[in-house]
Amino acid sequence: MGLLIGKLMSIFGNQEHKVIIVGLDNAGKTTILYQLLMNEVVHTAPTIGSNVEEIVLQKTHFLMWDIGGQEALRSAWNAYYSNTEFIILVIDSTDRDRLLTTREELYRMLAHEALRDASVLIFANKQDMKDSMTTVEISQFLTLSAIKDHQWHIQGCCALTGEGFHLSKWPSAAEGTQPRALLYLLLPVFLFCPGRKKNGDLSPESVIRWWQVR
Ligand SMILES: Nc1nc2c(ncn2[C@@H]2O[C@H](COP(=O)(O)OP(=O)(O)OP(=O)(O)O)[C@@H](O)[C@H]2O)c(=O)[nH]1
Ligand SMILES: [Mg+2]
Repeated sequence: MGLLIGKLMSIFGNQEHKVIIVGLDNAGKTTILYQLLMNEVVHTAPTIGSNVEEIVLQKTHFLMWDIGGQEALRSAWNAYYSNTEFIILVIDSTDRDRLLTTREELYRMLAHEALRDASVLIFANKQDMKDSMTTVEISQFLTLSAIKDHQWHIQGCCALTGEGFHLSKWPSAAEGTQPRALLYLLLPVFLFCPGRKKNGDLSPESVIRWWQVR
């Protein structure tokens, strides 16, 4: 029965896409998770362990794991890696002192076998703060252009306002897309991509490729 349901789900594109949200403590991961899900700013406390939420949209399921980023918790991140399609790395763009630590964590993750096929979306969060680093600065510090074995993209954002998550600013993104994909455009950027595999499933590569050309 379970197999049959699984088969039917795959036929109708009803597969679950696993997303992990990682980054140092205080980066804004939990704030982002609930901003994405509810379009609201929630009061957060440091995450011990993880939060998990599911979004179901037009038969497409996204399981999003927000993982605590405190130093003592980082060694446990790898327990969440299996079957991950997207890594969302959240950076506090004002946290210059710990960007080196973020870089170390990023490259440690990318070297992990279980994340070999995962794509990386980097949210340079807290862009509302005056002293925030730009995406260009962060990109250079993290030497993102040297990453050849994973699809990646960096996006500035503000989790308090939702700026950087939504596609309303990119109306042209809707042009030439299929009706179902058009619906994706109403949701956070990484969830909504016109490119889909023939089986109706979202392809991480196509999401990133599409995102990169915007
Ligand atoms: N100014 C500003 N503050 C933000 C933004 N995003 C999150 N914050 C604040 O940053 C603090 C930490 O946010 P969290 O979402 O709890 O951080 P976290 O990454 O989940 O932290 P851990 O759970 O400890 O790993 C909170 O006070 C948030 O309100 C933002 O875009 N701008
Ligand atoms: Mg948290």
